[in-house]
Amino acid sequence: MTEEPNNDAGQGLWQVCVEQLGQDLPEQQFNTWIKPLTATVAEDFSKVTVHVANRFKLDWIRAQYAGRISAMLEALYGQPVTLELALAHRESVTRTYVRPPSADRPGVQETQQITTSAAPEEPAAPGFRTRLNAALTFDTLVEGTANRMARSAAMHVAGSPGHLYNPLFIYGGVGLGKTHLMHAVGNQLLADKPDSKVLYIHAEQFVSDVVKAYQRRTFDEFKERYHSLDLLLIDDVQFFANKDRTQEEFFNAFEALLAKKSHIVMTSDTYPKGLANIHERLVSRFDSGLTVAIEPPELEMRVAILINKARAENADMPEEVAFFVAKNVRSNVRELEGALRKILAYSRFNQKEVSIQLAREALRDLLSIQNRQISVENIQKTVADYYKIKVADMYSKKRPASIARPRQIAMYLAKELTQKSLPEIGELFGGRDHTTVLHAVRKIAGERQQLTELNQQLHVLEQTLKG
Ligand SMILES: Nc1ncnc2c1ncn2[C@@H]1O[C@H](COP(=O)(O)OP(=O)(O)OP(=O)(O)O)[C@@H](O)[C@H]1O
Repeated sequence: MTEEPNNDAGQGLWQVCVEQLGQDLPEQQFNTWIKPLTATVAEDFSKVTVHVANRFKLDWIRAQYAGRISAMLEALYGQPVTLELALAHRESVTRTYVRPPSADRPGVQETQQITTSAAPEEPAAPGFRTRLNAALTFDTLVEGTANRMARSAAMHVAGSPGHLYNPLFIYGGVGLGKTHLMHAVGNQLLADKPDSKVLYIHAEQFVSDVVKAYQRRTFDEFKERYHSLDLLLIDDVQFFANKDRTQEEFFNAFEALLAKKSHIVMTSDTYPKGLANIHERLVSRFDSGLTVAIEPPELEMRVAILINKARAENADMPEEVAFFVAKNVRSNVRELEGALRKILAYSRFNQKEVSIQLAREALRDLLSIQNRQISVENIQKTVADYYKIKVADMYSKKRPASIARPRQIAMYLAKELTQKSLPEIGELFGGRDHTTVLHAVRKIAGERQQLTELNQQLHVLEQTLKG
């Protein structure tokens, strides 16, 4: 297949696609994002490569418009068209995007392929170490409901630092991608503006730098180093607890950086007001920009992460196996990566293809622990205790909201935390139809995204059940 930049018919297809999008989208969005795009079209129209000016725009177009562009091309051409997004000047990042599945096209899966990935250039300032890990970029971070808001805010910061969301405070449990997101901001900024002074530092290292500056009386150098940054990325600020001198120095750095419109991104295991033993004036500074949570990844996101990570290792992970693993490893992405490593090592060692049976064998220790712990009965009892209703109400036909809602919550948790099918769950809830269970699962999953209180209750229940 060859691509012809001047292929007239191909350019015609692209032009019509752009015009149609111009009619569908608000004018400002169209002018900002779609109009400046150029494209090359394969001779047989099977692939359209859209050229985007920089990585920030590329990520944004992929997140916001790729599905729409792809669908439009397909509608115009009458057959699936592979859409590829590429950087206009540096041919370093290429992503392939196939239209996501929809009700009318259930067979088509979303695939995102990173064909090559760019290592951002080191900054121009000689001798300046960013401590960034070039592999942790927006491209390698799978997006899902759990991290959508944090990711979008982080992309915004990377695209125009020093403006909105300053400081950006990202919090969440272990292994959920906070550090990854932070590196992605730094890498993106350096890719766009290589002269920027960016520093990633773990809070413990910052403490150690303060101690050294104290011992060696080198506070001027310390200040020069930290106060001159364009972007400070500081990880796990809960480690500042009880470290008064560090907190004072951080406060000074914080004020200096904000005054010169440099950006600060922080992570922590809890939200600012939940931080213990940190001075109130610092806590209120932490909370003065945008505070955003990363939640544990939902099932589909866990599946996408597994498939992407397997692909990055040139391994094949069939979707059914990814679902099996994702259903069993739910807590965080680091554990998911651990499970994947075990499966791939097991597969290579035994020279067997990755299958559900192989995954079951590779993860047998992990699975036996989980299977012992979580059963539908266990979920029913835990939820009933939590909402102070009788366990028998889980099977009863009673409908008052005070009973029906906990029952729906228990059904949702049964679907999320066990391997049981919808009909099996229905059976265990007093012989209910599987459509009743499906309704409950969808309802609670949807409300969980909207209602903070419900989300917190579900977290508590999940933690209790996982022991
Ligand atoms: N959405 C995601 N897509 C792809 N990989 C992810 C995603 N989220 C996390 N990871 C990967 O999971 C691992 C753990 O993530 P990370 O270290 O960023 O977590 P964290 O929230 O900072 O955890 P901790 O609080 O323990 O430091 C990393 O290898 C990271 O690349």
